[in-house]
Amino acid sequence: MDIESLAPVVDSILEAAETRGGGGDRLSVSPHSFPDAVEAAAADGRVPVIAEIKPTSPTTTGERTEDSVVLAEQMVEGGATALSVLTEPSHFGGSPEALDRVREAVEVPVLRKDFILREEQLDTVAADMVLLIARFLNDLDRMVDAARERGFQVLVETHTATEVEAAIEAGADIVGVNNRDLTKLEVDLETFEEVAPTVPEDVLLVAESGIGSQRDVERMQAAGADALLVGSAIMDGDVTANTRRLVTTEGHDT
Ligand SMILES: O=P(O)(O)OC[C@@H](O)[C@@H](O)c1c[nH]c2ccccc12
Repeated sequence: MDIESLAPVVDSILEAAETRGGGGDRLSVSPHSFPDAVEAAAADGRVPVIAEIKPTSPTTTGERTEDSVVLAEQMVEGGATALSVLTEPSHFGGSPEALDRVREAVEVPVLRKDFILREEQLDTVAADMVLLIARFLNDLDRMVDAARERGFQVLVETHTATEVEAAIEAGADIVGVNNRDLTKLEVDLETFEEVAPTVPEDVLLVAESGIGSQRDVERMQAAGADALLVGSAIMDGDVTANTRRLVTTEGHDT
């Protein structure tokens, strides 16, 4: 992997990720279907939003200290289609235990958000879906297979057309385009607009990062997003109200 040009904090995240071990036994999960949840949301007029529990991050100040289960329930109340739970402990305040408890508490699919680099790290905690970041995985094909063998649905995160190609070659059917550039940590919604057209129609396409307003939501949907992954704009303030605002775009229908 090319880590030469990454922002220093991303180097540090990867170093920490390299030293983390895996779980014990190989997991076998029976996931709640993410594609079905997206379809159900769209059918009842909700924008399909994956709301992210991210207690802190290198690009935000402050930390949410409420229990993750409380936050999760507020997100579901606000209409979230799925949840994303950070399990990265050293830079995002996440924990595998938080994910475990959230998954017990809600019916919606739960994504494990982490920097997974090796197969054994898939066994740390069960989830309905795992994130695999194309940029960090030379053996993306094998990791996608390894995740599926355990029953996980896989969201492959990309940032460029080349990474989308690698994701499709690896058999990905759920692809995220991250608007955040990991070399500068800057967010630009144009990234999604540029990369989305390279994603085949039959792939479930998720716009990630930097989405804060209903206008951003509409912009991502106009560019082809089937679902949106939102962290900071939901975590910052009233979680239920923030989720509801993004899930209910005005002016779309009638
Ligand atoms: O807080 P934002 O800008 O709404 O972004 C959410 C999510 O996309 C972001 O947290 C993220 C995208 N890819 C990641 C990989 C690891 C950790 C975090 C992320």
